[in-house]
Amino acid sequence: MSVPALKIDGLIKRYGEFTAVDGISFEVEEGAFFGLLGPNGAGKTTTINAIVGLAKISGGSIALFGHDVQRDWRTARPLVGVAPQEYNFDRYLNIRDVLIYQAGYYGQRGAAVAKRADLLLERFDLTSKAKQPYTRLSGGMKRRLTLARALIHEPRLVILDEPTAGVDVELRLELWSLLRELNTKGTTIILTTHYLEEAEELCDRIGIIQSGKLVALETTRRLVGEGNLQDVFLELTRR
Ligand SMILES: Nc1ncnc2c1ncn2[C@@H]1O[C@H](COP(=O)(O)OP(=O)(O)OP(=O)(O)O)[C@@H](O)[C@H]1O
Repeated sequence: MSVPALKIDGLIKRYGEFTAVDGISFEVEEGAFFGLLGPNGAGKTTTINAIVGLAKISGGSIALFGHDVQRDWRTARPLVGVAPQEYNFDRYLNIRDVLIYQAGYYGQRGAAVAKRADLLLERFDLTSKAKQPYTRLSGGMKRRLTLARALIHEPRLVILDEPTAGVDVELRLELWSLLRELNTKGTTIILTTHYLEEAEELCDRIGIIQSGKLVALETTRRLVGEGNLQDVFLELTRR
């Protein structure tokens, strides 16, 4: 069997006395489109931050393509790209440079990176804004830039934290098709969303977190069964 893209084993994350993630374990196979769902405050973003090295792990372990994210972070970190929920772009850089600087964090520089930045800007329909700072972009453009930045260093796994929050129907459909295309070409995707129809539409497997614990881990088809994801979700996450 091949090494999973992500293997989380007994992950615990505490903030002081408070346990935000309480012993979560799951795996995501390479090539999968995985949905990480849960109500507000369940621990999704905390889990993502632990995977990408933004939050120090209190217990358990995380491996990306077989590389432990703590012991072997130099190898593990470039394997993942994250599109965070909140915008954290440098407002003094134009968006082309945002992409180029991001690649620099992974030691990638030069003409190849500039070319990749231009290709991503084109693919996400941002070429006409290349020389503008992100503050001059519309909400939908900022979402697309978030995705482009997550992809600039060509990670094998991309994690998207609510990529379609606050975008209109048309852009949502456009982002869905971009994500599907990315996945079809071989990138493993992990998505968090509060739009259950989005998870049902895109994800082949779903994990549901409630109060820092995993309460479901199933293929989307089996989880939904004859019913609908909203009913299943509400049943599993009732407080
Ligand atoms: N830096 C921090 N310090 C203390 N508590 C934190 C910190 N970050 C998150 N928490 C707490 O951890 C819990 C999980 O938060 P997290 O952001 O992971 O939830 P989430 O599932 O991503 O929620 P949402 O869907 O609202 O984004 C919450 O109770 C939150 O208040």
